Amino acid sequence: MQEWIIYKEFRFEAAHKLPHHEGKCRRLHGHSWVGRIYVKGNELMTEGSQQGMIIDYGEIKKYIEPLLDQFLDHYYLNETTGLENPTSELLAKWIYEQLESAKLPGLYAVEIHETCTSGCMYRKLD
Ligand SMILES: Nc1nc2c(c(=O)[nH]1)N=C([C@H](O)[C@H](O)COP(=O)(O)OP(=O)(O)OP(=O)(O)O)CN2
Ligand SMILES: [Zn+2]
Repeated sequence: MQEWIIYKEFRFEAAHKLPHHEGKCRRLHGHSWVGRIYVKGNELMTEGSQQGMIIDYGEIKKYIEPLLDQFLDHYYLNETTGLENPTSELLAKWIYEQLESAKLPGLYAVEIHETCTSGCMYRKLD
């Protein structure tokens, strides 16, 4: 057996607050978020424009762009995602489920970095 795991990175600016947090994060604040979509595959394409690939990075980008445009980039995440408490954990799960609903082939995990030093990865176990 063999497998490849590839990723496509995305970035967005957004505001949020964590209303249950005891510290500064309960206040409205913003981050330059960095995320990664991980896609897994056991075989590479053998013909066509994606020969030698799991999936073209550009194809993965097509799945995240509508989410960036409609919910993530320059938005207030508590409002646009419907998450009352948009922690990194819940936001990573929210993005994963959106990509899953859009049927991104081979979706493996979503990673979100809230700051340079903090982030999380979400994936579903088999
Ligand atoms: N498990 C989680 N913990 C925290 C989350 C979260 O989503 N999941 N979020 C926050 C805050 O939103 C905060 O913006 C980020 O926290 P933190 O990394 O503590 O930010 P700092 O700028 O203080 O980072 P330092 O590198 O320590 O200066 C809090 N916790
Ligand atoms: Zn924050």
